[in-house]
Amino acid sequence: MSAQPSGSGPVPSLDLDPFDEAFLADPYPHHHALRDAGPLLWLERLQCYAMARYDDVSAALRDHQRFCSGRGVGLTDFAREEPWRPPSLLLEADPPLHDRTRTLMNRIVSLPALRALRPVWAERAGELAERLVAMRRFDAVRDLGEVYPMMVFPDTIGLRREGREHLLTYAGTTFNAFGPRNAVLARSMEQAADAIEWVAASCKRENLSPGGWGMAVYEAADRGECTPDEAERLVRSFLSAGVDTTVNGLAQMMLAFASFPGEWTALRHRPALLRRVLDESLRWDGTVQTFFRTAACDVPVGDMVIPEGSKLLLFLAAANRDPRKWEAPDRFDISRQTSGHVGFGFGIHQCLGQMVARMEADLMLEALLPRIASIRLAGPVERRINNTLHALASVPVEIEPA
Ligand SMILES: O=C(O)c1ccc(-n2ccnc2)cc1
Repeated sequence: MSAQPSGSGPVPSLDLDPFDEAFLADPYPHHHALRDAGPLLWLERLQCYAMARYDDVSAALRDHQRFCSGRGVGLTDFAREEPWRPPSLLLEADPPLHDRTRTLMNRIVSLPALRALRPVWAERAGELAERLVAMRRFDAVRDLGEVYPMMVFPDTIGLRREGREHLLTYAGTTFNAFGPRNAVLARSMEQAADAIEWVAASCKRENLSPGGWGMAVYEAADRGECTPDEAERLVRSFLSAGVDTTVNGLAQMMLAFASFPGEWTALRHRPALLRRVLDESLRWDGTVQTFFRTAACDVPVGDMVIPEGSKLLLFLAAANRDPRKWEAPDRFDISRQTSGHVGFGFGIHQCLGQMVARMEADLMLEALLPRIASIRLAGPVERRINNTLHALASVPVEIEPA
């Protein structure tokens, strides 16, 4: 466990538990105390360090050598405890291994690959938009967030058809596992046992269709760019990373518009702003709220020192609302300059799937915008508690057709 090192100036210690279910349900009021306590904090309950200000969080994300990922990006230090699953060769890897696997995956999740998918993804978005507008009232989670990604992503990976519903159950477990071994994690693991099994089997070569991104990883293995075992784990990364993020990212984006109806009107007047909407939505309320790093050496922060082996919790969502960086940070404003936000991370681990997420959001917005004059909340928002994600269970909305 990390302890206050000798030779370090005093580190402000806070008693709050950021994985407490009330905190997870509504983290933003707590972020003020985290940011105002200073550039570096000690969380007594978790026995780890923390950063919540934009400048410190973005600098730590960029500093992959001193703040490494290979010892896990959750509370568990892989140098001290067994991971719950073989570590990710992307998210939980450092250079040089990470360079090889990230290069391999970048070649698959490439702009030309996305351009080739756009017409089919656009057609699906149009079909769904027609249905949603005809409904007048729908749930941005159950009828949109949990539907559109499932219309396009499993086919893109080349997954077998039967059992795909397991992807939604499995999705949250990876993100819960980054937190402490609390009740949230225990519940999630219990509910996901079958889904974990289905996902593991689905990553095997014999269960992947030719032409999909999953098979493309095995073809990279055939070319010697990775081993077959690494290929299986890299395919698992697609399934761990590519579902709950977009499910909640799309639903959160609709919640943002329902919470700030004037922004939908603004978008209808200036459709060119469409390509920034997802980024502003993720800045305003990040799907991924936090990540850990591990100090690979003693790291000075001002007159304080983070001792080697310490876990550091980075509050991405707090950084994205830091008034030291953002004007009126609590406002969802689609005309805002969002560049630099850390909703997709920063540095070498910046989100591999960000163009996938942006394309899903852009295509849904392009399909909905001409058909909908206004959106408003039509009932209470229900959250789905997760150790890492600010996830949603229900966002009832009512639309006025254009
Ligand atoms: O390789 C994996 O298992 C994995 C990789 C990335 C994510 N991720 C985190 C935030 N957006 C995506 C989750 C899991």
